[in-house]
Amino acid sequence: METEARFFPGLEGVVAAETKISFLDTQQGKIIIQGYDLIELSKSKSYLDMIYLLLEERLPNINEKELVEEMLKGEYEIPDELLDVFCLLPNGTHPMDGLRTGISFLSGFDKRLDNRSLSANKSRAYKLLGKVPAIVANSYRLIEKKEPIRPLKELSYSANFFYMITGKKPSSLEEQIFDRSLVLYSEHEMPNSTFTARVISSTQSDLYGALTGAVASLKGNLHGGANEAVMELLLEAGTVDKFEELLIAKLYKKERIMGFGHRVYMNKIDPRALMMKESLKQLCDLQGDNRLYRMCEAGEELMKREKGLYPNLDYYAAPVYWMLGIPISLYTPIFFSARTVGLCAHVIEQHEHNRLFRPRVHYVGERRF
Ligand SMILES: CC(=O)SCCNC(=O)CCNC(=O)[C@H](O)C(C)(C)COP(=O)(O)OP(=O)(O)OC[C@H]1O[C@@H](n2cnc3c(N)ncnc32)[C@H](O)[C@@H]1OP(=O)(O)O
Ligand SMILES: O=C([O-])CC(=O)C(=O)O
Repeated sequence: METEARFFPGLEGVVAAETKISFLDTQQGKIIIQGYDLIELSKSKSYLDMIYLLLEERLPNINEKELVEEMLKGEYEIPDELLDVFCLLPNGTHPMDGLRTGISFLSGFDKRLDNRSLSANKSRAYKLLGKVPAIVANSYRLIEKKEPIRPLKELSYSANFFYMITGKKPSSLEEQIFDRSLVLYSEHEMPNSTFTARVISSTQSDLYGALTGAVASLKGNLHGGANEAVMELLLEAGTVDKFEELLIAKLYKKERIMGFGHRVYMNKIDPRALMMKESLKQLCDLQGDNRLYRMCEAGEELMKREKGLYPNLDYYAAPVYWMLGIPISLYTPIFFSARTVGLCAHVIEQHEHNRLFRPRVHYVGERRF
């Protein structure tokens, strides 16, 4: 009889790829991106720097950064046919499904789809990064039967993204905080969505297909969908006391609390969450209303005390997006948009050093022979 390899449920602890892109160094408490500490990057670099770093494998100088921004601006518009498709989506379609449809639809406009060379893949990554804000904003708007919105090229990449999803130009603090959230979400080693994208690209399938699969993965509330669920929970409670009551009741019923826990840093705080917590404090202080901050802190304390669980990035990104006036159903699409660059980097790396993913199973069925 064939001997079976060991089975690790959920592939916990299994190393699935060799990569130069990123690594969660849990011993040092660092998220390493292309050799840099993500938290340090988020203090001094912008999302445009992250795009360059993840696609070109080094930080840009000022000229290179300007060139990339110009290139992205040249790709801001999406085809009219795609706007027509968004109009056909039934009312109530989740914007993540609109985004999934949008990315999938773009493949038909790529005349070099079979070309998986490094330069062809990089060029489609930049194109996609240029278009993602318009796909997110306009799929949302057209599903809601609102008029489409056009990009404002005089704004920075992040400010334009913010403008397209809120209809308002951000203040410089709002732009800085939104941009920081994109930096923090940009790349995170091998989460389910990245694994999905790499598995799909390992069949030599294309970037659009890999990212379409990744959107579906990220939508689930054990992954990116958690940020929307966190905000619903905070709103349902409304006060510190009710939030604590709600969390206790859910724990009693053995329900999972969204925004807490993480496969890799289960017993420690996600360092990215601390950065967003700081941004939440800034926004609350500015608006003279600390209710959300106090609720989040109380929830954090309660979960540490009751379950030994700590917040992940989604827990603090959600109230930050709320304070920035962003519609809740766009929180996960924003996470995906920020992650687009990390995903593209992984698809490129997979295509450059490919071996088909094809694991085995631990068979627990019968043998009827
Ligand atoms: C940016 C991101 O995408 S981060 C992830 C966002 N997702 C969430 O916030 C959803 C809530 N969190 C969770 O469901 C989990 O912590 C996950 C899915 C992120 C990681 O889960 P896993 O690594 O598979 O751990 P697993 O599900 O085995 O949990 C281990 C134990 O901790 C408990 N646990 C883990 N997270 C939570 C939580 N958020 N609330 C309550 N209990 C939890 C589980 O119930 C389980 O308890 P048990 O051993 O008594 O059954
Ligand atoms: O790493 C994970 O499993 C999930 C996560 O935090 C992310 O994708 O940012």
